[in-house]
Amino acid sequence: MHSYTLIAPAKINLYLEIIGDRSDNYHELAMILQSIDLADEIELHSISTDTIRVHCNHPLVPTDRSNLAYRAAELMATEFPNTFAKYGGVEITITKRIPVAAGLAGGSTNAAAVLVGINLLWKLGLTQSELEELGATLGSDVPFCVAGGTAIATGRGEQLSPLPSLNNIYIVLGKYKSLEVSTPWAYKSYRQEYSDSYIRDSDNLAIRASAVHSGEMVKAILHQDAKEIAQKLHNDLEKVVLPAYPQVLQLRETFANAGVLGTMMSGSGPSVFALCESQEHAEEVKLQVKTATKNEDLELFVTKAIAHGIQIVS
Ligand SMILES: C[C@@](CO)(OP(=O)(O)O)[C@H](O)COP(=O)(O)OP(=O)(O)OC[C@H]1O[C@@H](n2ccc(N)nc2=O)[C@H](O)[C@@H]1O
Ligand SMILES: Nc1ncnc2c1ncn2[C@@H]1O[C@H](COP(=O)(O)OP(=O)(O)O)[C@@H](O)[C@H]1O
Repeated sequence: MHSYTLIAPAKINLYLEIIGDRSDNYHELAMILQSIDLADEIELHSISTDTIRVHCNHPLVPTDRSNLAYRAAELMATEFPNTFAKYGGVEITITKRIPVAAGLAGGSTNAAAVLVGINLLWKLGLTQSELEELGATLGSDVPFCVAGGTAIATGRGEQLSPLPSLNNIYIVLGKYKSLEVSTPWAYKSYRQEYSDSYIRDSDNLAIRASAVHSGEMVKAILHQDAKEIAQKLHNDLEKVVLPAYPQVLQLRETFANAGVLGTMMSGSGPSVFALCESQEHAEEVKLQVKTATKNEDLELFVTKAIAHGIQIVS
């Protein structure tokens, strides 16, 4: 095959706890990540010139080297130079459906799809864990995007322990189109304000400390209980993003007033998600929030938890 089409799902953070800072300028985390069925489509084509080309239908997504999908292809070309020379270049076409700079790992999941797709295109035969390892060099969330489903993520987010898949968890997601939050800014602000509470001992100590809190969410996931999961949602980055972006706080309150099971900002924001009792309930909440906000800038999606990461369509 000289071309592949892949589906690259977004993620939400059901749990995000910042445990401490690290010598590499990242933060030690305890997260629980969940893939959702809101997804981009990635097409990969072998081309005869030894170049990497990116096309995207979204005006805010770069198509040069700063695109994470481009960097994923470049990484594969550098790691496997002989194969790159044999197969020639690659053309990547991204159909964006995941809101950009939203805390939904849009760039990371595109990069993950390119790793999975090039592995097939160039017949490299890399395992999922080898692809995850390569992904970690591109960004902390890329390994999870390769694996997908439901997982505990520790370290800087790249160390994964899978959890049982969540079924029938319906979600409404809201994002102001014109609002973007920078991930480095969010972590830096948190560090400036909250580093007094950091654990600075060994990683082991840090992970043990975090388990005290994230364990409750793990239990809720094992029970497959949407209400219990909704009560245990947690995101430390809300502490810095909500005060700086009152629109995000307001959206969270609008969801809460619409009678959802629970609501939380995803990752570094600014998207906010809400857990609902059923698909019908999620549709009702979407309508209610749309009517209450009357804001054309607000994009709303009904989505659900899924059990997989990157999928190969053809
Ligand atoms: C906040 C989260 C939560 O899932 O997601 P998003 O909101 O970006 O989707 C992630 O931690 C983001 O992951 P990702 O976007 O892959 O981060 P990276 O590219 O590795 O890092 C971007 C920047 O975020 C900060 N960073 C990231 C991860 C981490 N554990 N500690 C950090 O301090 C660093 O400043 C880093 O330079
Ligand atoms: N393939 C990509 N898709 C989306 N954004 C990308 C991509 N490559 C690079 N970017 C840049 O990465 C930044 C973060 O976008 P994104 O990955 O969607 O958000 P987040 O890290 O919050 O999940 C954006 O400012 C965007 O310009």
